[in-house]
Parts: sequence; structure tokens; C-alpha cells
Amino acid sequence: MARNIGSRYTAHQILGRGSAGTVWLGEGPEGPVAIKLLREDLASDQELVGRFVRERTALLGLDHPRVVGVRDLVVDGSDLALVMDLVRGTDLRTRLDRERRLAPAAAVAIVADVAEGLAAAHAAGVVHRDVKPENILLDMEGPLGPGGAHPALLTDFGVAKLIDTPRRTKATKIIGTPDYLAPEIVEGLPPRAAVDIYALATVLYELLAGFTPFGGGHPGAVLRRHVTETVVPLPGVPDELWQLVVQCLAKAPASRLRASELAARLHDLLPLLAGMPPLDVDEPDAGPTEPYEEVEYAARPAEPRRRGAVPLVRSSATDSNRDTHTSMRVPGPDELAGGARGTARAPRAPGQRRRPGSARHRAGAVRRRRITLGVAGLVLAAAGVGGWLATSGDEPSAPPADSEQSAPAQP
Ligand SMILES: Nc1ncnc2c1ncn2[C@@H]1O[C@H](COP(=O)(O)OP(=O)(O)OP(=O)(O)O)[C@@H](O)[C@H]1O
Repeated sequence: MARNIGSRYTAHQILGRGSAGTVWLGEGPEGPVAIKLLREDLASDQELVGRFVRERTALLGLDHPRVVGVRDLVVDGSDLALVMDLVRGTDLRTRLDRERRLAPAAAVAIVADVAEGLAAAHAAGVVHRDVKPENILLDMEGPLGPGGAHPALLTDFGVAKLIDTPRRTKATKIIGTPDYLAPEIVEGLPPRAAVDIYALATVLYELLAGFTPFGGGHPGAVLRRHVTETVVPLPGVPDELWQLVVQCLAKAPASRLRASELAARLHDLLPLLAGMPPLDVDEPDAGPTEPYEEVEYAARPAEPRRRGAVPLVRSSATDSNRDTHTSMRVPGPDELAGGARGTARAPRAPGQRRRPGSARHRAGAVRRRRITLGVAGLVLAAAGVGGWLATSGDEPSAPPADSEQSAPAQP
């Protein structure tokens, strides 16, 4: 059923749902658009609304072919909406779920596109902070590139920062998707451009391998691996490409490539990768996923999420497990001490049997959830000191409102 969004837009049909709200196929004065209607609890937050209005210029100013443009921001009664360019295609998560692993040329072409978008954003002083396959859209109307990849565009720019207001996210908490979080975020440092490079390198690894380098098991263990573990080599990846992955997954932000350089280096590799089939590796055991209980979900739509951006290809399915903003119980010291879930994941050799209980999709669903964790506890965990701190969300130690906005884009 159509609904009006402000005086200029009409939302017709749901394209997908995310943690911040629902994305609609809509119509505006200049034709079809995608409208991200924020959740009611976010839209009724006056501080957040104010921040949206203040960030208008930054959000509307990013104009690049590899970035999904934000055309308008609508604040209308209880509606708070971002009006975006409509991408006719699907998101990278849906493609990855369908194909499991991409041919190296396709993976590199997609990641090079995203790196170009990031380069433009970083040059404009904007850090994305939530680079992951869900936020990469594939334009199925665009020309097919290397390895059969459609043009890729990065979406949700600035949204993480806007929603991650100091009132919601105290100095002792972080919000993000564990698999893609750079170690410096886990350690409580302000997110700068290099966090996007780390997340994008994680996406590249995932496109090649079918799993992320530090994911699997308890989210706390995932975060600790980002800080302490080294990425395990993927058999069959040409050395030049592997060196790029390793460099961009460096623990030290300053050691990572800048986005423009990463894009250029990836483009240079494309001829070398032409015709290479997807890698023949299998996901390592994730270990049991039961050791924590989800004690609370933030407000979530009750119905399963629908995915796919104006699907020209049928979307792989509904994925109601990809919920976000999970609060966790505080893990015990033994969980922080390492063990099966605390080690970097070595890919299993082709044909090697999977350990019972290592259900790939179950682990994937868990690892993709965003979580809210105590950073102070994580720092202790990373240092091996043990003991997590429970944080209530009401600590008075919130940073100044603009502390993250003012973080320079370049490392
Ligand atoms: N500009 C767009 N054009 C077409 N479809 C879109 C657009 N933006 C988002 N979508 C679709 O809507 C879905 C939900 O997007 P949204 O950004 O709300 O969530 P997400 O990124 O998947 O998850 P989260 O917000 O929790 O990180 C996407 O997966 C995509 O299929």
C-alpha cells in the first residue's frame, strides 16, 4: 500500500529491511527512488533528528558513481527518511549467499569499485564505518565487468555515524558488525578512514574464501581475534593479491593502504586473475555458537526481513537471522582465554570433514549480527587480562557530541 513520505515522495513497496529501518521503492518528482524510512524509535529521537539535519550537507554532498547518492532527507511528523538513488539489482550479501564464493576477478572488481567510492568519501572527510556485503549494492543494469561482476556501489554512508549518537553509544560501547570491525575500534579508538579499508579487506577475503578471516563462534572471540590473531593464508590466492589483503588487514591503521591506492592496485591485478575459478577452500569449523545467550533485542520488525533491491534476479531468500543490535551476556574469563573459539580460523582442506556442530549458516547468522559490547571489557580481553565489564548504557562518560564527526578521514 502506498504511503506519502513528506510532500514530495511516495513509498510503494518494501525492498528490504535493515537494523535502522525499512527501505522502500518509491517515487519522487524526478522518478523512482529508494526511501529508507528509519525505525520509529529512531525517528522520534529529537537528538537524532537534529543530527540528521546538521549532517545534511555531508550526506547530500557525496556524489560519486560508486556511492549510492542520498538525494534528500525528509523529516515529516513521525517519519524520518533518507531518499536515495534507486539501485536496480541486489546486494552483495545476497549474491554471496547464492554463490558462496566468487571468482577472484569478480571479487577484485567489486572491491575495487567500493574502494573508489571510499576514496571519494574519505577525500570529503566522511568515514563509512559499516562496510560489509549488505551495504554493497550491485547494479544489474550496469555493464558486466571482469569476472562477470556488475558495477558495485557502497550505500549507507554516514548512517552508522548518525545513528550511533553519544546517547545511544556511550564511550564504553561500540556498535558494529563483529566480523568487519577493525582492531582499533575494538580497542576504543575513534574510527578513521583506515577502519573502512580493514572492513573492505575483510569483505575481499570473504568473497574469495566464502567466510571472513576472524569470524565464527562467540562474538567476543571474533573481536579478540581482530586484535590478536594474524590472518591465515588462503590456498590458491596469487601472491600479489594476498599481499594486498594482508596489508589492508594490518593491525596498525597506518600500515593499511589508502582507498585510492587500493583501488588502483586491485585494478592492476585484474588481468592476472582473468579466468581463475573460485577458490577451492572450505570454511573452517566455527565451533559451537551456544556459549552466549541473547538477552535482549532492540526494537526489530516482527516479520522476516525481505532482501533484494528491485530484484532482477530472484533474491536468495528471507534471512530473519540477520538481526542486529544484539546485547550479550558478559562472557566468562575462560571464554576470553582463547581455546577453540579464540584462534584464527584456518581454512579446511577441500574434502576434509566438518566437525559436528559447525553449521555454516548458523555461524554466519551469528557472526553477522551487530552487537553492543563494552569496549573497556574488550580492551581487557584483547590484552588477555580477562574479565569483561558490564556496561549499562547510562554511563556519564559519553564523548562530546562531535567527537567522532571531527575525526579526520585519513589515517
Ligand atoms: N538505494 C537502494 N536501492 C535499492 N535497494 C536498496 C537500496 N538501499 C537498500 N536497498 C535494499 O534494502 C535492503 C535493506 O537495506 P538496509 O540498508 O536498510 O539494511 P542492511 O544494510 O542490509 O542492514 P543493516 O542496516 O542492518 O546494516 C538492502 O539489503 C537492499 O536490498
